[in-house]
Amino acid sequence: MLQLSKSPCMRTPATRSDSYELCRQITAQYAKTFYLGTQLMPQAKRQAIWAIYVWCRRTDELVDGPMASSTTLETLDRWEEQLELIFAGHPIDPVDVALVDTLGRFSLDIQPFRDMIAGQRMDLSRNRYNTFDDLNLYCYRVAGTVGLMSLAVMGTAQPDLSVPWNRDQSIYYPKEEAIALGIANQLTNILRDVGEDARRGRIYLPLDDLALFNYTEADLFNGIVDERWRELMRFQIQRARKFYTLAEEGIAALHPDIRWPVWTALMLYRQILDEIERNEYDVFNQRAYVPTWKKMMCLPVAQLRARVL
Ligand SMILES: CC(C)=CCC/C(C)=C/CC/C(C)=C/CC/C(C)=C/[C@@H]1[C@@H](COP(=O)(O)OP(=O)(O)O)[C@]1(C)CC/C=C(\C)CC/C=C(\C)CCC=C(C)C
Ligand SMILES: Nc1ncnc2c1ncn2[C@@H]1O[C@H](COP(=O)(O)OP(=O)(O)OP(=O)(O)O)[C@@H](O)[C@H]1O
Ligand SMILES: [Mn+2]
Repeated sequence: MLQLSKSPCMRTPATRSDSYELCRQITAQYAKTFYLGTQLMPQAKRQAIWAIYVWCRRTDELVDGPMASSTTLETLDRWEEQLELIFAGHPIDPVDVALVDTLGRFSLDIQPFRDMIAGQRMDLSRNRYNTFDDLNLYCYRVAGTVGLMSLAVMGTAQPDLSVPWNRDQSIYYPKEEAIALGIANQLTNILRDVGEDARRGRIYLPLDDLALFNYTEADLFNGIVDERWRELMRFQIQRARKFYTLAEEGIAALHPDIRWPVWTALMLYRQILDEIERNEYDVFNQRAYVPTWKKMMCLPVAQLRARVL
């Protein structure tokens, strides 16, 4: 269902509502955390996020999914051409119909979509990052971009124009904070999946950081969990939390009807870091996940934060 169509001319007869339904089902199946967040959104925004989710997921699957071994830079060029067609109003695959509709309803810029494809090109051509700057660029491309796309759909708060001193105030657009949440999520994802990525020969943790804690690539491939590793992980977790804190500061600038879902998504994803700590940083033999009862406990807390913060 998530694969590319064979021919770029294969126009599709899917209706808008069928296409959105397909996007809803795919989101529900692939991303429990984000799907829960979207269920708290008003209908139009929720549907748009599903359409965007599916495009992002398909982009990611090109280099991360079951067909990844046949993906080349040329595949990504074709994917970018399909993206240009979508932005020109020409859907190719059934799920593109919903995205074309979404582009008509919200003012989305094509650049973050292109940037995400550039992130997948990085994934194809390298499996190490020397510095945090290198990794940060990768994280912006594959996840900060999701923040920008989501922000365009979610919208910002409107100043109360009945109050005279608000009249010439411009609306704050929390772009940096939206990118920060994407990066925080991606860093979390990287920490959770260290073992899985190592089995594919990939190390996302900056090599500079490994050296700082005297931990070698060989240690990582052997899944060594000792004090050097725990110190390294504490350092990485602290860095990810700083991005969550920056993101939190942007939520009050968002449209009120979207603050609860964003708080929820932020809290649920950040809790994966707490679970890694509970597992004493063993990300090699255990997958850190947030149990459903803890996810549910977040809902009222997130709602309260959305109201008062
Ligand atoms: C509730 C809500 C608004 C959700 C956004 C949903 C959305 C459009 C998600 C797209 C995710 C996606 C498939 C991205 C492709 C690249 C990728 C895989 C990135 C990683 C996601 C993790 O997904 P998962 O846990 O399923 O990973 P596995 O594949 O299973 O390993 C990422 C970690 C990136 C996720 C980034 C975001 C959801 C951005 C969040 C930012 C905002 C919603 C902006 C909020 C605004 C302010 C001001 C704070
Ligand atoms: N609670 C769990 N218990 C056991 N395995 C799990 C659990 N949660 C996830 N997994 C395994 O990990 C895979 C992907 O997990 P992941 O946490 O990314 O879930 P997800 O559905 O993508 O939701 P999320 O949006 O939280 O990432 C699942 O398909 C499943 O095989
Ligand atoms: Mn997942």
